[in-house]
Formats: sequence, structure tokens, C-alpha cells
Amino acid sequence: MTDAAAPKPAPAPLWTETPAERALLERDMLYLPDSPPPSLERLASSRLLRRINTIRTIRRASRNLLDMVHPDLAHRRWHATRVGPEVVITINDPDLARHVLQANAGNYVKGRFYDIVFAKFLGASSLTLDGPAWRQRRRLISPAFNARAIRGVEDIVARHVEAMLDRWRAVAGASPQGGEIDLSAEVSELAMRVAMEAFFSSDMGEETARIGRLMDITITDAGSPPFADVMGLGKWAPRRSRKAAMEALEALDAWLLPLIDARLARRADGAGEPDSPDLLDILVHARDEETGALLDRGAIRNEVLTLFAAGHETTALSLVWGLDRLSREPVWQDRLAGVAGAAAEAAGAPLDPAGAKAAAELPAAYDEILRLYPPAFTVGRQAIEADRFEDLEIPAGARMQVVIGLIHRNARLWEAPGKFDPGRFLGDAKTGRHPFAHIPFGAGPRICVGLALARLEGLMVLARALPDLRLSPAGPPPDPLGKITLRTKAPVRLHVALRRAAEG
Ligand code: HEM
Repeated sequence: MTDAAAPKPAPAPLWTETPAERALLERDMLYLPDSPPPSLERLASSRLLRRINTIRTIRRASRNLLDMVHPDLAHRRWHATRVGPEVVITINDPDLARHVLQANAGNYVKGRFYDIVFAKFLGASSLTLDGPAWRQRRRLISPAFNARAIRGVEDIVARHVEAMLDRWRAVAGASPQGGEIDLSAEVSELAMRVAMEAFFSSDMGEETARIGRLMDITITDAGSPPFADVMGLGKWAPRRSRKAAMEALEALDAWLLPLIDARLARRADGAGEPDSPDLLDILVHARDEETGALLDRGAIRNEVLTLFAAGHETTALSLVWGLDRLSREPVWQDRLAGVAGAAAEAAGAPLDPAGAKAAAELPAAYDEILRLYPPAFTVGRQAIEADRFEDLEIPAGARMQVVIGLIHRNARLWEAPGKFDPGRFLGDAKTGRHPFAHIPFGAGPRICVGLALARLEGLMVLARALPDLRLSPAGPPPDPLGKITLRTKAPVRLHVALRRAAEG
């Protein structure tokens, strides 16, 4: 038999959605815990119940943080419970979120939980510090994320997006039916490569898989702090081993510290800040406004690790959830592909960031992705002093958990909240919306410092991928898993085909 007569390969299996899957995709809560935590009122009646609840909650939360969210919260503005020594108030209300994150932000710090979760890994950094030390650190790192700095990394982002899409186009073009990619691995590699080059002007080479694994081990471990730490028990209390995470952290340090040391050595030799500094240059040359002091090696290491950890996983997850959902929304996918394709044709070149922004449907689609699947599902604060909001008494020390993922699907704020509809962010549709109804990057003084970089990456992937590639699901909708971020329980795969082949 000649090649020409060889049978065509069997069509790649394309996922056929069931009504149950559609209902799951469009429900008002992304996640429903099967047994919710009891309310504060019920716990007040029994010490035994409080103990049992604490142990149970910590166990469950260390497996999946989303289990902390009470399903009743979908219909309530807040819910109070007690975990160990703390009153925990979970929030599904834009006014209370504004009170905690902005209006009375001075009374709320990152607090004990951030110490437990991050201190061992990131140390003191812009993410974990509070008060004047945080303000100073934030001032120091902000120049690395201002409009000029972001324009400076546009080419880096475009180059890495294209390199990723070339791999996808090769898979898609290998057969008329297209093929499958490991979406989770692909976008994680993209976000790491962008961070590495934008922050350190350095190439990750073949390191992405190893560094990704090390980051994953440390972040996963940080997201499940030992019971004794959560309970605030002394050193005498037994704790589970964190050996694997500490080894991963050492390996990360062994990778990062030489990069930092090389720049510190240049500074010691008298080299000033270059004309186009990267993030590491900015940190190495940053001086305290009042004292003129430079950051020491430890502070630079903490900041660099924080920015790498805070930046790469969140951005990658927005694309995992977003492209998976788009693969299940063919009408919007075709519309976005048409808009991006027409804009690129008019420009006579692949869309650049300004062109992608100007094609209003594209930023609207990224906003809708961040609404349905906010990678930072929840942000927490601790009350310094007792406070009051309407009829809610907030005791001193209370943990305030703003559940962004609930506010984003709150039926009082959004019509048909589970439906994918970027139209919510187009034209007049935004008029009159509560300013805290959509807060994927947080809000107030501690709003995400890297949001422009994240948006740039998200937008460029949509703008460049959709005109060429038709995305379809390779399996059922992903299951959410709350660690520190909104992960998926298993890596997500995606089916990609060339649009021209698919349409021809
Ligand atoms: C889609 C991607 C991203 C999402 C959804 C996201 C979300 C958030 C949120 C919700 C906060 C506020 C936390 C709080 O109030 O407690 C935050 C803070 C922060 N983010 Fe992002 N982020 C993203 C990307 C990035 C990137 C790319 C970077 C850096 C390269 C970054 C660095 C930070 C830092 C340093 C903070 C702490 C800021 C402070 O407290 O002053 N993030 N992020």
C-alpha cells in the first residue's frame, strides 16, 4: 500500500458536553463544599463542637481551601465562624469588602495567617509586610511595574507568546483534526519565561519544568500550614515535616541567589542603574527615601521570590481557566476570533498590545475570565482593633476573608452570574455597577502591583491565539482546587485545530 492510499487517521475525539456539565459551568457558585462549616451561633453553644470544628476545618482546608466557604454565603453578605483561636468572617458583599480593603484599610493588616503561610518561604516582602515597612517596599518596587516599564516588556511578552503559539500551531497543523496540548504546562512555562526575562533579563533555558516543580512544591506546602501553626501552639507541639518544601526552597535559592549576587557585585564595583533597568536592577539600586539605605541581599531575595511566585502562577491560572472556558463557548470564541482577526488584518500585522486593547471585546473577555475564575479567589486581613460594619460586630483579631470568587458570582450584582458573557464589560453595560463587584486584582492601597503585566500577557494570548486556532475541550470541565490560588485538581488539556483547516 502506498502512502497516498494509507487510511486517514481517525478523527481526534472531541468532547461532547452533557447538560450536567453545562449546569456545572453556569452555576452561581464555582464550588460547593459537601459539608459546610457550622455558624458562629451554633459553635457558641458547645465547646466540644468548637474543638471538633477546628480540627475538621483545618484538615479540610489544607486539602482544599474552598471548603472553608459556606454555601449559604451565596445568598448572604457575610458569615462568621470560629477556627482555633480566631473568629473568621467570610465576605460576599462589595460594601463590606470596600470597608475592609479600602475605607477602613488602616485597621486591617495581613496579620497572623500571612505569617503562618508565607513567612517561611517568602520572608518579609511587599506581599507580607504591613504598615510603614510595606509602604516603603511598595514604593521601591512600583517603578518596575509603571506604564513605562510595562511598555518596555511588551516585546518580551509578544515573543514568548508567539513561541508558545508556534508549538500549538504545529500540533494543530499536524492533522486536519488538530491535536491536544497540555494547557496547564504551556501557560505556566509562558508566565515563567516572561517573568524571568522581564525581571532578570535572563533566559530560563531548559529550567522551566524544574523551577515550576520546585515552585509548585513550595506553594502547595505553604497553602497547607501545619495544624500546630494554625492553632498558634508553641514549639513543643508536634508538626508535620516540611522537609520536601524546605529542600525545594533551598534549590530555588540556589538558582536565584547567583543572579542577585552578580548584580550586587556590579553595584559594589560602582556600576550605576542602567538606562533601561529590569526589576532586579531597580531592587538592587533602590534607596530608602528617608535614610538613603539600600536593600540588603536577604530583602532583595524575598522580593524577587515573592514577585516570581505571586506573578507566574496567577497569570498562568487565568489562562488555564479562561482558555478552557472559551473552548466551551464557541459563539464567543468565534466572535473574539473574528474581532482579533479583523483588527490584525487592518493593522497588516499580528496585533500588538495597543491594538489588542483597542479591540474592546478582547479586554472584555479577559475581564469576564477573571470574573468567573479569579486566580486569587480570596484575600484576607486581620482586624487590629474591634470594628463595626452596619450590624456586624468585628472583634479585634478577627480574620476577614474577602471571597472575591463569590462576589464575582453574586446574583445581587450580576445577572445570570455563571454565564460567560464578556458583553458585561462592553459599552454602557458597566454603568452603575458597584466598584467592588469586580476585584480580581484586589482593591485599595494593596491592589496587585503586577496587574498591568498580567493583563498584558492575558490579552496578548487571546489576541494572537484566537484568530488562528480553534479551541475545543479535551475533557469535562476542570475541578477547582483552592490552595493559595484557584488551581485545577488535574492539569488541563485542550484540543487545538487550525481555524482555516477547520473552516475549509
Ligand atoms: C492574573 C494575574 C494576577 C492576579 C489575579 C493577581 C491578584 C492579586 C490580588 C487579588 C492581590 C491583592 C492581595 C491582597 O489584597 O491581599 C495581589 C497582590 C499582589 N500581586 Fe498580584 N495578581 C496577578 C498577577 C501578578 C503579577 C504578574 C505580579 C508581579 C509580577 C503580582 C504581584 C503581586 C504583589 C507583589 C502583590 C502584593 C501587593 C501589596 O500588598 O502591596 N501579581 N495580586
